[in-house]
Amino acid sequence: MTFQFVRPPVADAAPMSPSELEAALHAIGAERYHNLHPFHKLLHGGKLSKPQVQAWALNRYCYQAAIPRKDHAVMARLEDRELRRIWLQRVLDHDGRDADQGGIERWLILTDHLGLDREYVISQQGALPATRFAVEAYVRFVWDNPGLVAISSCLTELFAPKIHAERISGMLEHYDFVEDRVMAYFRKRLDQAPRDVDFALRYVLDNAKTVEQQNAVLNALTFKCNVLWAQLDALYAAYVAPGMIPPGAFVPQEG
Ligand SMILES: O=C(O)c1cc(C(=O)O)c2c(n1)C(=O)C(=O)c1cc(C(=O)O)[nH]c1-2
Repeated sequence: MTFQFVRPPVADAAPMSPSELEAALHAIGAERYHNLHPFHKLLHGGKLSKPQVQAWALNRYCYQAAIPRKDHAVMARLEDRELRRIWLQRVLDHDGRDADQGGIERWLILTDHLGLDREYVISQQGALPATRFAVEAYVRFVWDNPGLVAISSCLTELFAPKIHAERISGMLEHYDFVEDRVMAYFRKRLDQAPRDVDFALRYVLDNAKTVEQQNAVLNALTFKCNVLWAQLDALYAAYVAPGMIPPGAFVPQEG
């Protein structure tokens, strides 16, 4: 049983062509991707205090930590050995291999620089409950769905490079407590995300043939937009307005 956000399949509807399906995916992003969330506008526009940026980075760590687990779950759904070999690169990008320490380490360089204690960040103890629920829902969604749908849920990355570029320039311009070196995570994603998403999009367009499959793909992307949106709603409510910090969550210290 998975969430349904898109209209249920209509029995006699004709399947979309690949270009129509691609346009429908882009339309979901244009309406629902988290670049539209007020919290991101504050973050990129230099309107947050350092403690609010700390809260964002600390919560976002939960997402970073879950991505390779999610990608292992995707691989567990894939029967095709060649597909698993390709997908494995995503896990290595985040967990690291050999000299490359990986994306999670690059994220921790950012949280270190923001003055957060590493053990505290990694423990996720200070993260908002809603962050952890949303992130875990993503891992579960992938686990509970067929490979095609699991793969589709990463398609929010179609829209990520733009937000990463905005974030690098916006945060460097507006915050004196952010420096170029600590934005390495996002610089690396500028190359990795387009490579990953080109592959995933091609796979989805080639394999989502029936109305039911296409609806499931659109549903997966909608679900994933909600995973991202819900995390920013929680950050906004706790650290912007009305400032309702749940018990046990990170409490900003000014100064
Ligand atoms: O900063 C962002 O807004 C953002 C968004 C997303 C996304 O759209 O899911 C990802 C990332 N960053 C990211 O850095 C990343 O590694 C990533 C992996 C995935 C995925 O679903 O597999 N999404 C994202």
